[in-house]
Amino acid sequence: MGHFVIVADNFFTGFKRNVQHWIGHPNFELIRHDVVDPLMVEVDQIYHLACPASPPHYQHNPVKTIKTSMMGTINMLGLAKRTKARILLASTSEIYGDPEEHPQKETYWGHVNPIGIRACYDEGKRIAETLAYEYQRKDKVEVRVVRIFNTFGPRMNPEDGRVVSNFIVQALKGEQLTVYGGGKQTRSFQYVHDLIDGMIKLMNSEYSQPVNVGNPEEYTIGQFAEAIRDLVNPKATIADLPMPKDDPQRRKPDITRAKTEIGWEPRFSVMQGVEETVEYFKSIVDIL
Ligand SMILES: O=C(O)[C@H]1O[C@H](OP(=O)(O)OP(=O)(O)OC[C@H]2O[C@@H](n3ccc(=O)[nH]c3=O)[C@H](O)[C@@H]2O)[C@H](O)[C@@H](O)[C@@H]1O
Repeated sequence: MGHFVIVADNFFTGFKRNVQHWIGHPNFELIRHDVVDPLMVEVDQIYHLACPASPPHYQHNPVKTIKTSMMGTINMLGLAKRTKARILLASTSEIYGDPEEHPQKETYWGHVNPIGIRACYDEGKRIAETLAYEYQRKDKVEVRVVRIFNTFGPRMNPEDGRVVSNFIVQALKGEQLTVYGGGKQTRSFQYVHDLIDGMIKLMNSEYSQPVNVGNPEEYTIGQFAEAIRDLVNPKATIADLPMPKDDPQRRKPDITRAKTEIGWEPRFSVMQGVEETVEYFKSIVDIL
């Protein structure tokens, strides 16, 4: 017998069309559900991925973002406790804030503005990690914590608002690529397939400390805009817009722990991922 999968989503940022190819499969079930409310199901592994991740989306309703990370995580940890399931929490590089250590190791405690416009997400994910390790200490829940660094790929919402999809969609439409704040800040982007491999490996490993999963290939946002322009539409121009508040200036994962503890490292280069993502956005061009 294969795995039986239950997907719960409130479709705040996702779309049913992203899982359409599974609908009707005898081992697949889709529930419209918000993790802020308890979920009564029987499971043996939980991938707790809930929370809008794009800054414009999570800043749209900051209190809802906090509720999702806090109450949603309590509900999922409660479910893990009751069913004795192992739970993987999707954490984030954002828990490092605007880092003073570079590249970022899992042992770094972070540099987060607790009252800034990103705090609803950063502090939400930090309390989610705190909760996970308290349930582990006190209730013996088996937790796995993945700190995900900037991820992109096919089936992203063209309106997501994060930089990779913005630049690709803008270049395809012949619009200006919107670089914020001069583009000297850096990010390290990973292709979604690498992330998924990393999450499955971590879930099925015996390692229970947080693990960075990201691609250490680091770009300045300005360089990245030029690379996408050159690949997608050399005629597109690049605009310079203001830097959002509290925008982290450098970000790159140290992935030593992922390599040694779960035998994971990225297999895709950033540009390979970008090429496949461009093909995806071209294929949905009628809805852009
Ligand atoms: O993936 C991560 O590790 C985390 O970081 C992201 O935040 P951020 O890195 O700021 O993601 P973007 O919104 O894609 O921005 C990346 C950089 O590009 C810049 N940017 C963004 C969008 C744009 O159109 N132009 C532009 O120059 C931003 O100012 C920022 O410096 C999101 O908060 C989360 O999805 C996630 O948890």
